[in-house]
Amino acid sequence: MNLYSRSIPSLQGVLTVPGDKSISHRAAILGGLADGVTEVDNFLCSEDCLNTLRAMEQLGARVEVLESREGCGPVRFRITGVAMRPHSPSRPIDCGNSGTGMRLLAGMLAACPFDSEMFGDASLSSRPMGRIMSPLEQMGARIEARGSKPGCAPLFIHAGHVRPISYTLPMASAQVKSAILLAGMFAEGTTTVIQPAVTRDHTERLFRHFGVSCSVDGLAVSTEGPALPRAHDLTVPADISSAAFWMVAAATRPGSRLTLRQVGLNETRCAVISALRRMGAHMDIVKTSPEDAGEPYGDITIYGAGSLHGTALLPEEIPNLIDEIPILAVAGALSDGDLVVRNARELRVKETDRIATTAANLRAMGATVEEFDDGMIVRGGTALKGAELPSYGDHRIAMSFLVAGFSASGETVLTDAGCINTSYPGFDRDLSQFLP
Ligand SMILES: O=C(O)C1=C[C@@H](OP(=O)(O)O)[C@@H](O)[C@H](O)C1
Ligand SMILES: C=C(OP(=O)(O)O)C(=O)O
Repeated sequence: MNLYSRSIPSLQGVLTVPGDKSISHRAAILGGLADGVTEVDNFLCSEDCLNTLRAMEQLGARVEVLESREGCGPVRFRITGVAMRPHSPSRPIDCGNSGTGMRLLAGMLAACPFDSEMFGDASLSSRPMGRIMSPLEQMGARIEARGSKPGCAPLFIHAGHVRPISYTLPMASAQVKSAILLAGMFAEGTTTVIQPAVTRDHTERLFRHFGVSCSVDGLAVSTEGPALPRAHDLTVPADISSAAFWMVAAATRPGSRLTLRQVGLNETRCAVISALRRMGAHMDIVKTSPEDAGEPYGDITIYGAGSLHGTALLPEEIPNLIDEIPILAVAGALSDGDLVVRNARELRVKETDRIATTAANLRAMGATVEEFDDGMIVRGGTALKGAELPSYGDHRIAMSFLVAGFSASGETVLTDAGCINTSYPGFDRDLSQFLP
């Protein structure tokens, strides 16, 4: 599927982007493991999260659709959990394109008393799994990476029993942290993960929501097992990573005034807001969530005013805006300065090597980009020209460059844009409402 965009004067209106991908994965897993019935509202009905939900079904959870939204799909589910006794799956589990799905499920499966197998698409089969295998093996799990690339999926997980560990993460990864904490729920005693920097804390928040012990001491997160999560309804806020495309779109089109509703404002995910503000973007944020909401959310209004400026992303910000770097790079190219991205080597092991794919598409539109092992410098100040660009099968690359098309001369064509369904079903409809 190809999608098109072109230069537009400004963006006006109100938009509600779909539910948060990270929280939806975790809601499926914890709801599926819990004792009792959990209703999840505004679940992200994207391919990634539906795969995780289907995996939990294969493991014995009962999943019923309570509501579907037009043009999007099922968004409200009732999940009857297995009370920490997952069933042996009758066939290998398909994780599709999702690193989060595979790594988090691996943490849980490593502790289960049956063999299991997980596989994914070509992109997921080339992403590193050693980062979860190593700590899970230290906990006593036995995992084989059977992919053609060493350390890559398919993963074969032997029936196992896990013991608690204290583990220092070699990289700032919420997926690895969460895999260990999920395994820790099955282990007897205290499992601790020490992070090199603050990473998204949705697992910690959902643990508490489901009554699972979780304590945080600086960068160390601990849980006490064995745990029995208690079913508890929840509503997933809109995904700030999806909202980010429209934040940049509005901030870079003078005269825009766009409100994004009920966006997740968890501070471990909000660095895109600070970075855009440093670049000169004007935003009003009204927190609308109750004080005791597990995940804060609110409405963000972005105004397009003049030109954005360059900035350097701060090292500690990187894990908190990692998925927004491709769209921030587009903002950098449209600014009057340089966007400096360093300490972001993790970008090389996402759905694509996002340093390479972002740089290639920016260059194809006429921008200048200097690449480093751990990042890039995107030079602003050159007018972008429309081009035919590949998505490289990466949803964030596809959406970033359709937004770039709003500020480019001529037409921009994104080929192979079907990958957008990985995280943002309905993006094409939202896009078309701004196009002439
Ligand atoms: O835990 C999560 O839900 C995620 C963590 C991040 O990955 P890493 O943990 O590999 O940094 C992020 O890039 C991914 O989109 C979602
Ligand atoms: C990196 C991403 O997801 P995952 O690691 O779950 O594939 C993403 O959504 O940008």
